[in-house]
Amino acid sequence: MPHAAGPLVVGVDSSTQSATALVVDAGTGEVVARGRAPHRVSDGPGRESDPEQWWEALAAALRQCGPAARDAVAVSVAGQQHGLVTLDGRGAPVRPALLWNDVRSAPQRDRLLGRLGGAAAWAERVGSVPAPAFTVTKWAWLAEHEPEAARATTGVRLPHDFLTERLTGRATTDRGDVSGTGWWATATGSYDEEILGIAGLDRGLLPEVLEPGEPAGEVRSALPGLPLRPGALVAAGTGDNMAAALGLGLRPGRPVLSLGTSGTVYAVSQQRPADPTGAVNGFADARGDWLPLACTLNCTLAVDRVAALLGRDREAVEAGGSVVALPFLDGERTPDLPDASGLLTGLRHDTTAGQILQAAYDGAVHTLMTALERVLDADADPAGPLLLIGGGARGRAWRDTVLRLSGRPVLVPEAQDLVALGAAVQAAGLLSGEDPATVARRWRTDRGPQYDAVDRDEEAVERLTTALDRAKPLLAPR
Ligand SMILES: Nc1ncnc2c1ncn2[C@@H]1O[C@H](COP(=O)(O)OP(=O)(O)O)[C@@H](O)[C@H]1O
Ligand SMILES: O=C(CO)[C@@H](O)[C@H](O)COP(=O)(O)O
Repeated sequence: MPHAAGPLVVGVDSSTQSATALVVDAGTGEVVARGRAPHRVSDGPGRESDPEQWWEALAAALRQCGPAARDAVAVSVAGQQHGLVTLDGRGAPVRPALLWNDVRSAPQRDRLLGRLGGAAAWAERVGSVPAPAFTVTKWAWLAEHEPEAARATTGVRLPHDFLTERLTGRATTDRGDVSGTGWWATATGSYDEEILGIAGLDRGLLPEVLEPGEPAGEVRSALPGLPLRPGALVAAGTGDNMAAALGLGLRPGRPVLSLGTSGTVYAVSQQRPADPTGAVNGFADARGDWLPLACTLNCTLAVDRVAALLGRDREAVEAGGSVVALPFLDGERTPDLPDASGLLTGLRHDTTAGQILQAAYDGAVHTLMTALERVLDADADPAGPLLLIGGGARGRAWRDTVLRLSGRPVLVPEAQDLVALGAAVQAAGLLSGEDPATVARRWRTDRGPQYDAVDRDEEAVERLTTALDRAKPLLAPR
């Protein structure tokens, strides 16, 4: 282990596919140890994951960090947003968690929209028109399909709340992650009793919402198999996208594109978002500002699936041709087409497999680029670099596609695991009393190669826009 200049902190990313733990020198931002352990997500009609598995993966990732984890004096857990974790009186999951990318609650979402006066009323109140990703729609689905599970539930948590509570013994959440539930009003900064009433959820089942900079508690003693020091400070944690924003020390108006299981585009804003079209989710960030964000369900996994179907390496793309792929294998959230499936159009005799694969990348990136125009507020620099993060940022085909369809320069931070790093930033800020943005900028986490802008491929953008418009009746069967 290198000699550390400052105290050590731990940052955790409990994402859709895995848990990543980093032990970081709070003085310099140097990552002194890293561990990663996978999670399982169900396939079939829904997307579920056992929260006990997240806890085991967290412990396994920490064990991989070796003795450094036990030396850490502060810890923070960031997690995939929106997931519905239902707990019984002993703190055990009543059933597997319903994840953000489970679209079964689309009919419940439609009914909830009507009960509060429509999309615009939701946007004005909670900052977002809830997608079927939002926790409130999942609770409504559970109450309707598994009423006995809903009745057995005495605690409702988000993924990062669940893990943080296991560490501290205290039921807490933060303003960033809670802003993706649908039952926390960004207009008032509090739980919305009317929405809770409509959803049939008792306020007493929910955790306390911590203010930015407030601690969640301390690591409890007697956590067998967990190599963390009892008494280490535990920060509030937050949702994964909010954590990446912390990790980058993101300044308002700087756009981020994250390519992971989900594709997300976002920027910090100082104005509270409320987009009545539903394209932009008006989340709170973890520092007291806002994080307008658009999210797609089909990103790296969908493109990797197309590559596997074609029997090609994910980098084996070919330019040219007129094929268009709308890779909505999981249904889609942006655009709002929960019942959609994948669509291929424009095939010709001379279309190659590499062109079909390139079309899948184009389809995944195009929806994010269209959403980016709505995410950025009037103050944002329209020509500034896009920060490219997430597992896909390591792929050349992803990077080239983003350059070609955005027309912007692209900066790929050298720092990897920006969600876990953002959690570490939060833990370090809690320890020193600094603003997390100051910590991240001291750590210089946004350093990395910048790729020059190329002319936007207007022909491809036009083909995709037209195909999407024409295909909507086919993709929205309800
Ligand atoms: N070298 C690479 N090139 C392209 N894609 C990659 C590379 N390494 C990982 N990925 C993609 O990154 C994805 C995981 O990204 P990640 O941001 O860790 O996801 P999540 O946070 O949703 O669990 C995988 O699905 C894989 O397709
Ligand atoms: O639903 C959203 C954002 O609103 C997703 O971004 C989830 O937070 C999952 O993130 P990853 O596991 O793909 O990082």
